[in-house]
Amino acid sequence: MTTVPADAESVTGSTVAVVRRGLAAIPEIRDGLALTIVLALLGGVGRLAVPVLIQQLIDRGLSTGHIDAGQLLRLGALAAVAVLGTALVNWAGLLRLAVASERALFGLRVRAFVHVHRLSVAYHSAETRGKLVSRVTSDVETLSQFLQWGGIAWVVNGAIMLAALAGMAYYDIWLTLVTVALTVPLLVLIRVLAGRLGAAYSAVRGRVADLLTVTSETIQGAAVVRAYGITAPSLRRTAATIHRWRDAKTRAGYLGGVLLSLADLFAVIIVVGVVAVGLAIGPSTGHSAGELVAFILLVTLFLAPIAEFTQVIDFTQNAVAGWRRVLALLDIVEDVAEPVDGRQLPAGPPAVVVENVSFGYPDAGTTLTDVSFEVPAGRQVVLVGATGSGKTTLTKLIARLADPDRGRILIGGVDVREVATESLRSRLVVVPQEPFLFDTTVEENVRYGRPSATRAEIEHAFHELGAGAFLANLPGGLDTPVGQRGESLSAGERQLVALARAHLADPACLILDEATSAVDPRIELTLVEALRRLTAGRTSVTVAHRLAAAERADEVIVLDDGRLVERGRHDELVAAGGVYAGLYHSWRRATVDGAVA
Ligand SMILES: Nc1ncnc2c1ncn2[C@@H]1O[C@H](COP(=O)(O)OP(=O)(O)OP(=O)(O)O)[C@@H](O)[C@H]1O
Repeated sequence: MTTVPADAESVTGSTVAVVRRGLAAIPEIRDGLALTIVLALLGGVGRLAVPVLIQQLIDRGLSTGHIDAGQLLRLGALAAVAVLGTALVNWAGLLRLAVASERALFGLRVRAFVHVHRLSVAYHSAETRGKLVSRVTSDVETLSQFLQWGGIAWVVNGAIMLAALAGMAYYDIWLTLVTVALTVPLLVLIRVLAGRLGAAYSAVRGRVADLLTVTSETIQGAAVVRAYGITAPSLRRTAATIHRWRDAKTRAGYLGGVLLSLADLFAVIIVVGVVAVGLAIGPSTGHSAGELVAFILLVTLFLAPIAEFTQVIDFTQNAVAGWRRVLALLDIVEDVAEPVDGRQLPAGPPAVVVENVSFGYPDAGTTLTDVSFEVPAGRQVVLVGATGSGKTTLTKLIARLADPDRGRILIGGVDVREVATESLRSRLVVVPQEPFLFDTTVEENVRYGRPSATRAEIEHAFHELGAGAFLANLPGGLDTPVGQRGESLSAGERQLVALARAHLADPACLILDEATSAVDPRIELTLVEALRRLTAGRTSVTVAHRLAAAERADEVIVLDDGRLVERGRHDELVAAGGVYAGLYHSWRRATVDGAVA
């Protein structure tokens, strides 16, 4: 794999180089390609047969002074067979191409999707999400027309042009040279315009990605947009992105149109030129009427692929622009690589050791600096610190959603980089700050924790966490739909569903990022109890925003600006009067004391 910077949006290189790499990335397209090319070439040869048959028809059937009906019928029947056969062969070739290209696109989409999932969280910033979506969807779609016809058209049209040239040369070498001389300026123009069209399509792909990013962000943030009354600026931003996309598309459309019209115009000029030269040379050429008609038909056959090429260039440049972006995505080196012969985590709750860990997001400063601490097996440690101090980032490193730049993390005595992903994911579960719920029922959302779980086991998970009453109060119980991203539930209810999901997975080690959002007191009590039961007997690292969790923890780790500044039990840290004591007192004032006052 070529290493490119993580933010490179398109691979560079000539069109031919990109097409070659692109085709290598979709091996499915090669299945039966030889037969498809043979069928397409047969279709091309069929087209050549028609001018020759017409020449024979004129010279043998019509020009001999009397009409030879039998000859006419035989030649007519042959022409009909040639036309029908050509149509059938073309249909079979196109069908094979359509099936192969859909299979190839499916394969490419899946590979791109899997690759996106293997990239570390460092790459999954909100800004890149729309761009990643556009690569897996619309960028891949640009290949469709190229694969279904455009790619093979280069081979078939090239063959038709060569065959037509050979036929023309057979009838008259000088008129053939005239045709070629008149065609050269058109080919030069096409080459220049094709380069510009390529750049125009690359711009279109970039604007499509911007558009997807802005629209998905605006739709997801609709509530914020309305709440702050910023509909107009938000609309202006979306409209500006749409305008840029429209301008880029218009330019590509304009260039494509110029290319197509030029080919049509030149086709007329070339035919007129050939006829004019033919007339100027006069009857001295000694050609029969049929031969002259066949020659003109061959000239049009020679020119038709050029007109088609202009369209094929359109497909090709569009596909190359998409390919550049999809290949750039596949080129991003998986920084969280699956280890070769990955190790299994030992049985039972593991100890977690964070050893001299430093980390920074791409294009951002250092987020964590030389952090070290350990969580003994089966103990509960709480991470505390001001907002932006690096707590969530540290939990992502423990869960190996990204790897540290320096230092290492050991789980059960094994460096997480050496643990088989499947073992890590089955033994360690992360409950993020904003748990993600899918647009389905409570039951199905919890089942993500263990896909084989029965309905009774899912219900049991709620009861074991002390959330049976919560479940009973849901309008449809386990069948309650949660809405998109779980929006039909309150923040606290979403967290309870996420905790039940984690409990069902039955991990030995838990990483919990407490939600920052306030929840109503009844749910708060259920949540605190569920958390207590969930972490009991398991090794856990909890990011605590509400310091009640810190009061109960075996140890509190305090981060400040990415550094570990204090550690110890809650009482000791409060008594020490340092950073933690400051955080704790201000939390007390804002919550417990505030509520009492
Ligand atoms: N994907 C990202 N790309 C770049 N910088 C990031 C990314 N995620 C977090 N950061 C930055 O890293 C720093 C630490 O963020 P982190 O979310 O780990 O802090 P935190 O202590 O968990 O904050 P909070 O209490 O608000 O959740 C912040 O300055 C943040 O802006």
